[in-house]
Amino acid sequence: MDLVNHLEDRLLFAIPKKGRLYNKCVEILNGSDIKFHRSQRLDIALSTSLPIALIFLPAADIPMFVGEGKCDLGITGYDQVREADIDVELPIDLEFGKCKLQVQVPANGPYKDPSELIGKTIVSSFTNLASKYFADLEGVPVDKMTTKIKYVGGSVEASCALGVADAIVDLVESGETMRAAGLTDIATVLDTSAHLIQSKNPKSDKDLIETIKSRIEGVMAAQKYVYCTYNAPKSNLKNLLKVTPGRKAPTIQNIDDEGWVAVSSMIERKQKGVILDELKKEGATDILVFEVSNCRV
Ligand SMILES: Nc1ncnc2c1ncn2[C@@H]1O[C@H](COP(=O)(O)OP(=O)(O)OP(=O)(O)O)[C@@H](O)[C@H]1O
Ligand SMILES: O=P(O)(O)OC[C@H]1O[C@H](OP(=O)(O)OP(=O)(O)O)[C@H](O)[C@@H]1O
Repeated sequence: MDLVNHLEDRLLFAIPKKGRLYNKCVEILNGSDIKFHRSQRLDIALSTSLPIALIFLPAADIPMFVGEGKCDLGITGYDQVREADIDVELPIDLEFGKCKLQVQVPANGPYKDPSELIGKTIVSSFTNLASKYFADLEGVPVDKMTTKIKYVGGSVEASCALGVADAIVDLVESGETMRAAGLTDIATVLDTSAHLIQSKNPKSDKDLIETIKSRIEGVMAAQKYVYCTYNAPKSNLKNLLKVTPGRKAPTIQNIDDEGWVAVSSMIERKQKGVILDELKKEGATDILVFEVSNCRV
């Protein structure tokens, strides 16, 4: 099928074609019931469940496609949006792809503070952000700065050992890559995570855009919360409800036992252990926790 001729009347949604963000993006699309089949080597996939075409692009190019209104929605790193310096809406922080863009120097070298790198050579894949950072440090516009910023497309961490850089500006998550390369951070330029980005002038139906956003928010909530139910003695209900106040309010139901009620409430997944300990301590019984496979919030 000639996919390119089937894009009319579809919302174009840009997704990273590979790399660190790809798998999580596919999880979000699946969770949002945006069904698609991506043929091998093809960078366009038509959704079979909604009038959407997924366009698989390099993460770095997505801000441009969305910023120029070629795609109405996209997913990419906040770092890529800032590097591209393009004006887009950032409606949802997707809270994955979390890392920091940092100034890294040889751990056994002379530099302890970024100001000591003024006039030196910095290598980065993020030359715009690095230039702005060092121009600010020098207190001059980018075209007047003395620090030299050189571009490399990957394996930035090798630049110092190879003698092409005094320092680098690169992404750090666990810090393992930099430690292995004998580097250490001396400053953070930017904190980043993946975001849903939206064109300032979307061409598609507003309702469809809102549907997609609400589904993605539902996926995020389903990942963030689990559903907890328990039996509570009426005598200590007040204290138990303090432990599980719910997103809006907990649901309380009568059960066939005078002194007890059943309580259900969404609780944060990462608080689950502490909350269950507390419920038990406060006299709750039959405490059950369920996964939320999907929701609308
Ligand atoms: N170590 C990391 N941990 C978490 N998120 C990261 C990490 N590295 C990159 N990212 C995020 O993923 C985005 C894409 O990075 P990635 O390295 O996957 O790029 P890519 O487009 O696949 O390029 P390439 O694979 O050619 O280097 C980055 O802009 C950043 O937002
Ligand atoms: O702090 P860490 O958890 O070790 O992650 C940081 C590394 O991840 C990214 O590179 P990636 O592996 O995506 O490959 P690249 O060097 O080709 O960009 C980044 O550029 C670092 O090299």
